[in-house]
Amino acid sequence: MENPIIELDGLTKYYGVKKAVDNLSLKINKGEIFGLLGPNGAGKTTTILMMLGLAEPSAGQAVVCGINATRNPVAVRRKVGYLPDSAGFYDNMTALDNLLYIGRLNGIAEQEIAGRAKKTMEMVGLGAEMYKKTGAYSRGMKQRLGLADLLIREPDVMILDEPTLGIDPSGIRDFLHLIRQLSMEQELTVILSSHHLHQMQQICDRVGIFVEGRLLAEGNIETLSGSLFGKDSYVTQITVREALSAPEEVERQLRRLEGVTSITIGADTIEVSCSTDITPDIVGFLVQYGLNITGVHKKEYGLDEIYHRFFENNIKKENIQWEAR
Ligand SMILES: Nc1ncnc2c1ncn2[C@@H]1O[C@H](COP(=O)(O)OP(=O)(O)OP(=O)(O)O)[C@@H](O)[C@H]1O
Repeated sequence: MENPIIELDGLTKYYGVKKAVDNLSLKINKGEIFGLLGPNGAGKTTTILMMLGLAEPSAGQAVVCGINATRNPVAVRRKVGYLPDSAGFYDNMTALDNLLYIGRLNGIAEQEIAGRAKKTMEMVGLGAEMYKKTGAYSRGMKQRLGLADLLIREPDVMILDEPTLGIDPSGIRDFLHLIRQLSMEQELTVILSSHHLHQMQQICDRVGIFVEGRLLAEGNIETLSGSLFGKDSYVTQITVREALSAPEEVERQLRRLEGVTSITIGADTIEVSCSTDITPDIVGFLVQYGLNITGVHKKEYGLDEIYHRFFENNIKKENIQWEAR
């Protein structure tokens, strides 16, 4: 259901003659986790800065929480928490003192502030480490403290620019899990920028793929793979117990099912590509045919494959089957 909290309309930004963002129109719904995905220099940070009213669009507009970000940047920043790729804290102060300081700067009432800061530290998993100096914090802990810094201000939207940069793999997993959990618990809208496909895939409801300032595509993984892989979007792999005695016959009959585009039969495997997901029909037919099925696997295209189609196989724009913006 559409319930946009962010509406970008024809957003464009030139730096001199360089077009950093090119006519970007995009809606992000309340409560969604949206990934801005693209290689270095694609225009992700510039887009974020325009959403925050920190960079002025050359054309178009960004409306965030119902506020025009360019005309009223102060009001937008009251609603939106921004975690830049490296958040700065006072190293010689404890994490809790850093957070108290931020809370005071943001006008949180003195009688409330200590309780709220401690609760926020617990929320981001730093409860046991809040009295440590931030100078002794790891990169992952600093990013958690960065989240606490946003959360204490009770934002409606969090924008995180490359938030997992420099965190080790298990730290990344925990951090992404935390973002997902916070988004659900607090009904927060989260925008993340990244060029790490795999990470985005784990957490985002939707992603937008940016290349050279343009949003080439947006959607969930299923929609994107459907658009990109077209008629072969769904691949069902089936393993059977005994080798097929009449593979040609099986193939001929499977071809009659609506949506089947190609079939590959091995000794004890059958792989069917289809334009829609007809796995139940395929399985139903094979069972009726008398085969003993030992495994059914639906292949899902990951962002990695989608990314490779875009950036490495050099797909020509005219071959892209969704509307290029
Ligand atoms: N202040 C600026 N002045 C001039 N050019 C800029 C400025 N900021 C960004 N650019 C250029 O605009 C383009 C988009 O940059 P942007 O930082 O938005 O990309 P990005 O997708 O965030 O990349 P990264 O992942 O490296 O942060 C790049 O070509 C960049 O060199």
